[in-house]
Parts: sequence; structure tokens; C-alpha cells
Amino acid sequence: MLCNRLHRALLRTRYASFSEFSRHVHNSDGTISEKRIRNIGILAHIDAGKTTTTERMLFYSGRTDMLGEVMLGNTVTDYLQQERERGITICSAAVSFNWKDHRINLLDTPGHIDFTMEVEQSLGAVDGTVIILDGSAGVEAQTVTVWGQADRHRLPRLVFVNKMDKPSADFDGCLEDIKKKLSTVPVPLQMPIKEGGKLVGVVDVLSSSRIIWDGKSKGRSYKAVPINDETLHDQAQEKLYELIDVLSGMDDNLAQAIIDANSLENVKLNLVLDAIRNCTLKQQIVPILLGSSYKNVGVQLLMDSVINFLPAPSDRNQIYDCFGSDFVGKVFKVTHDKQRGPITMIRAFRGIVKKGSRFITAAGSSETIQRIYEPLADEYREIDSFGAGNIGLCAGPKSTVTGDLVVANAAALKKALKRLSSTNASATDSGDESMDDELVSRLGLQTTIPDAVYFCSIEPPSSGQQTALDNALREIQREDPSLRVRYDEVTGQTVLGGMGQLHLEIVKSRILSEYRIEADLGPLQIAYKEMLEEPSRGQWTAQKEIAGSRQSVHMDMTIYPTNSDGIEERIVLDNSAEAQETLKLVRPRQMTFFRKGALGALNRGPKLGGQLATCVVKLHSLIIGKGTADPFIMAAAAQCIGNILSKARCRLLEPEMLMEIVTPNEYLPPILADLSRRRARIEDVSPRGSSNKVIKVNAPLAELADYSTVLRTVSSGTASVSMEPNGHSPLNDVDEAQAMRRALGLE
Ligand SMILES: Nc1nc2c(ncn2[C@@H]2O[C@H](COP(=O)(O)OP(=O)(O)OP(=O)(O)O)[C@@H](O)[C@H]2O)c(=O)[nH]1
Repeated sequence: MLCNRLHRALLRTRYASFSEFSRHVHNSDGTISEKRIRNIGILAHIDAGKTTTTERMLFYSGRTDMLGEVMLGNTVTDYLQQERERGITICSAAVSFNWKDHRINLLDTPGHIDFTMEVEQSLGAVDGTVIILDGSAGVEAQTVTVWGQADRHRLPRLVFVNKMDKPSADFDGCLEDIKKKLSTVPVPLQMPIKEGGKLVGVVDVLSSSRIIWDGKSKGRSYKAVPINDETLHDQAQEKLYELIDVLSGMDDNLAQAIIDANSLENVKLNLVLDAIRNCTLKQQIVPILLGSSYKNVGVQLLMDSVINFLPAPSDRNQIYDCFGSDFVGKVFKVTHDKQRGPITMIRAFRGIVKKGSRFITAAGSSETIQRIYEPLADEYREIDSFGAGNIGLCAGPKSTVTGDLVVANAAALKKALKRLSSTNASATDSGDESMDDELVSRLGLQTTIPDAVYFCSIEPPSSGQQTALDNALREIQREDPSLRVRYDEVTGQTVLGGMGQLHLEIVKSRILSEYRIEADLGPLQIAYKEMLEEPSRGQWTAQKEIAGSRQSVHMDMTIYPTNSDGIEERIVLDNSAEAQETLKLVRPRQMTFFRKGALGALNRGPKLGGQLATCVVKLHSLIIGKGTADPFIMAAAAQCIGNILSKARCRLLEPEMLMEIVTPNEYLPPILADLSRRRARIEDVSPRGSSNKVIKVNAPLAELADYSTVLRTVSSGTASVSMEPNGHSPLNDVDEAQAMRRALGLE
């Protein structure tokens, strides 16, 4: 029988050596073979146990010799002072370790919604993900969000159902949840074994064995023993046949083997393993594992599965083939180290980077790599080079920003774009401009920076520290593009825009702890957007004599509301013959300055200075006098738009939050009553188990300032809430008037 024949061999190798895998870990040039690398992101709802699981992986792989605990504030990956104080992950951290002749580079990402941007950047650098669930909570709001992000990056994934030691943990419930809420095919590879209510190990479905962890060795040692309980044995067999049945519907080799063997029982195990890997890579299934990181159960098998079922870099990223052997990589994070200065974390896709070599960013700036380090959170081990598929931390680059594509040199970029466009038939037909857009999006150069939902002013303790504060903010912004920084000319203050209250508080406390500036934050304000209600046309003439030179610009434009939210070109040229008469005389550089001025002005709506959403500017004419300076054109464009907007009909849009509230049944009525007072829209109320309800609700951010506290009071501390930004929606006249009074400090 399948299990008996392969049982021993399987337990010895833990199926780590697939036949197609390279025998050698290193290439002849000293870099690690791509087949032996796994770059993975670890994602979850807040507090599901990412950091705890990562700590175990580091410990069991021998990378650390002590077990870090979140509660003791001594974990490797939560290394910022704010992370250790608050017990949460704020920055993604890269750690690497070796496991069974493979290098695993793992990015631990923040679970709190205020740091979603960090997660997005990390996902551009990995080839697969491990999604962690809390076994007692199942699929939670943020799980759905990160699942969607992994979908967008087309990342194969494993699920680790953690916290299975908790009495309320429910593995089968989690599987149902995954099927229903994540619309995928979960393939459980394990079953929990509890003794006296305590989780002691798992049943490995593939080998029909019990794997038991030794608590005394902090889970370092574990052994596989045959299942001695007949019922459990039968259940494991049943699960195995279910698994083979599901896989055979998707994998032709396995289906053929079943036909040839004329039974499920005689199928070779390596075919089943190959089928799991193939179907996971194609994202047809998601293998599910379980354990308790905190109680040291299950983590080594998760690491085995990362090697066995998640892709090697060479299984993906074919888009970068156009670079041949030239170096190309992506900056997924920038941090500032006190001794080493800016550290640029790069995922290499092709070629090799060596100490002392140079690269260019897609925007054209040239950088030198002075030193390279291997990732271990805030610790660094110097290395000489890193190659395709691997991750390296580089000291030296000064201007690279999170999200940048970096390439060996300009000639390599040009060659690659040419090769890429020749393989892209549809782009070849569509003219130069759209082809560039296509290339940019195919190479993943686009970074979506989420809208800020809160803003506040920030001031240094004395005007003498303004420059130091500006520098600190510039550095933090290079690390975290979701932080918006602008100067408000009316109030003369620096204004920060962020993803939430926590985001802005963390920025403030980093400025204090890392730059020793005691900055003051003004009151937190909602980041409203503004929307044009009808098209509005206007002309503008600006004339001035500056240092004896006459400057003059005349322009005519219409601003139109549109339906989609800002991904299309926001400035378009009127292509009527009459308009083209003047527009064809405008030089490209002048047009660039016009665009800069116009786009800047669209960020300041007439009501509360909020960003103008969903609108397009159509330029009908632009007449520029001889000798007019470019900045004058930029200023005139901003004035023209400001003038049109001041007369146009506009409406405020307020940010909304999508919330998931989990409450014991008895507190449902008071919670619903409270929500109705907050202008909330209930989307769904569904049961979780027999004693809890899950409420899905959309509510305006403006009404949620005290929500967590009120919920705690209303439910005697038993209900929990998670929320995420859910776009902006228009206010009616009454609510808009009230929002304006509040924002202007009149209420
Ligand atoms: N009972 C139990 N508790 C666990 C387990 N794993 C983690 N925890 C606890 O859950 C809490 C959150 O764990 P973390 O590892 O910080 O979770 P996280 O997902 O990294 O959290 P964020 O990064 O802040 O989203 C901590 O108090 C852990 O000790 C587990 O397997 N069982």
C-alpha cells in the first residue's frame, strides 16, 4: 500500500529532494542556484502570529539560538523601538535562513491596515506567500484584504492555521471559511492531534503518520510514529483519497497514473507531491497546514512545505527574460541605518550585483553599491555579491526609492525594452505612448500609493529645527511612500497625510527616537476629497515683467468630472484642428511644466483644500510669449485651475471604512443601534459558530473617532473590530455643511 511502502523514506527526506531540483546549492560564480531559493511573504490579519512563526523558523533553522517572544519585545523581525513597545509589526523585515539545502528569504509584513503599503511593496519582491490564520478566528477582514493583494500579484500560497492550541480553535471551520470567503480550493495536508485538550502534534495525511513535538526541546525535536488509533488512521486515509481525487481533476499525470493503476491506493507518492506543487504554482489549490507557533508545534513542516510546494524564482518572473544576463532588480524597501546610512533592499530578477558595481534606476539616476549585506532584520552580514532570484541589502545608493526598478546600465534597459516590445504584438500596434505604458505596467514599475485618510500639521519645537525636521521627513518618506508631506502656503505649516492615526503617531515617535526632534502634531483631520459636479470651462491670462523680461501665458481649458478614480491621464489635449493650431507650438518641456502646475492645483479643491477626485482637464489652447520662463507657465496653470474651481460646483467626498465586527450574540442589538447613529450601512450579519455574530458594515471615518472604546463599553469588552479604508463617497448637503464647520473649527 502507498503509505506503508513509502512511509519510511518519506519521513527521512520529508520530500525535500524533488528529482528535478538542482543537486548543487551554488552556481559556479558563487551565487545561490535559483532552484534552491524561496522568496516568501508572510501575511495575515493582525495578531494571527506572523512574527511568532517567523521567530520559530529562525530558531529551528539555526539562524538564531534563542526564541524571541512578541510579549517580551525581543523578536528579530519587530526591531523598531515602536514595534517592540507596541508588540506589532510596522515595517516589513527581511530575514534569510537555510533549510534543507535551500535558502529561504522571508519578508514579515505588518498586519495593521495603516501599513498596507509596506505589504504591497514586499509582495513585488516575493514569489509565494504563507498566509497565517488564527485557528480560533478563521478568515478575518484583513485576511481577505491580504488574500486580494496576493491575488493581484498572482502569488501561489500556503495557509498555516496557527493557534490550534486554543480551546476554541476549529480546523474544519477554518477550511469551510477558506472555501467560502476566499473562493479557493483548500487542500488540507494535516489533521490536528489533541491530547487532554492540548495540541501535541499533527497527522500527516500524505504519510498517514503522527508527528509529535517534544515540548522540552522548545519544539526543536519531533518524531514521526505510525498512527495506532484505527479511527484516526481511517480518517487520514479518507483525507488522502479526497486529496488525490481533487488533484487528479487538475493534474493530467496524476489522472493517468490512477487510470493505469486502476485504483487510488497504488498511486506513487511522488506523483501526488508533484501534483500538489504544480497545482499550487498554477494557483488552482492552496495546501493547508496547521500548528501552534507559540507552543512550538508544526513550524518545521511548514518550512518543508515552503520548499516543496512554493515556487523557486525560476518558476516565475519570465517577464525579466528580456534582460538576458544583465542585472535587473526591484527596490522593495529603503531603511536608514544609523551607521551605514540608507540601505536599499533589492530583489534581483536577472544577473548579478557585486560590491562596487553601479546600476541605474528606471528614472535615470546612477548609483554605486558600496557594500552588500545578507538580510537578518536589523543585523547585517557582509557579502560580496548576490544574484538572480536572491535578495540583498545594499549600502551606497542615495536616491533610490521604494518601488524603483534598477538595471545594470542604460544600454541594458534599452535592449530589454526593445526585446520586450518585439514580443508584445498588441503594444506594437498601439503607437509609442501606450506601448511605454504597457511596458511600465508589465515590468511592474507602477506603484500604487493609497490615498491618505487622515492629515495633520507637524511643527518642530523651534524654527531652527525646521531643516532637520524636513530632512527627517524626506528620509522617512523614502522608506514609506504612503506618508504624504506637503507645505501649506496659507498656514505656513508642513502637513502630513497618512493611512491612519497609528501611522502618523508612529512617524512622530520615529522622529523623536531616531532624529531626536520633539515635533508637535496638530489635531488629526479627515482627508476629504472634492468632486466636480459638472464640467467647467475657463480662460486665464498671466502677464508680468520679471527682471526686465516680459512673461506672458494665455490658456483656455475645461475641467470635466469622470466616473473612474484617477488612473486615466488627468490632462488631455483638445485634438480639434482649431486647438491644435496653438498647441502644436508648445515645446515638450513647456508642456511638462504646464502639467506639473495643473496636477498640483488639482490636489487643492476649493472647499477644504482636498484632492480633486475623478476629473480630467482638457486643454483647448496654450499661448506662451517668447522668453517666458518655465516656472511662470507652471504657476499660471495652477492659477487658471484654481480660478475655474473657485467658480465650479463641487462636493465633498468623505473617506469610508469597511469594518468587520465580531460580537457575542447578546450584544448585537446595542451594537447595531450605535452603528445606525454613525451613518453606517450594514452590509451583512452572519453567524460565527453558535454564539457569535459577524457584522460587515461601511461607515464614514468621521464618525469612528471613538469607536473602539465605545464598542468595548457596549459589549463589556467581548466584541472586536477590524477596519480598512474603503474609498470615498459624496456627502449630502446637510452632512457636508457639518463636515465643513468641523474642519474649519467652527463646531
Ligand atoms: N495561543 C497562541 N498564541 C499565539 C500563537 N502564536 C502567536 N500567539 C500570540 O498572539 C499574539 C500576536 O502574535 P504575533 O506573532 O505578534 O502576531 P503578528 O501577526 O506578527 O502581529 P502583527 O504583526 O502586529 O500583525 C502574541 O501575543 C503571541 O504570543 C499560537 O500559536 N497560540
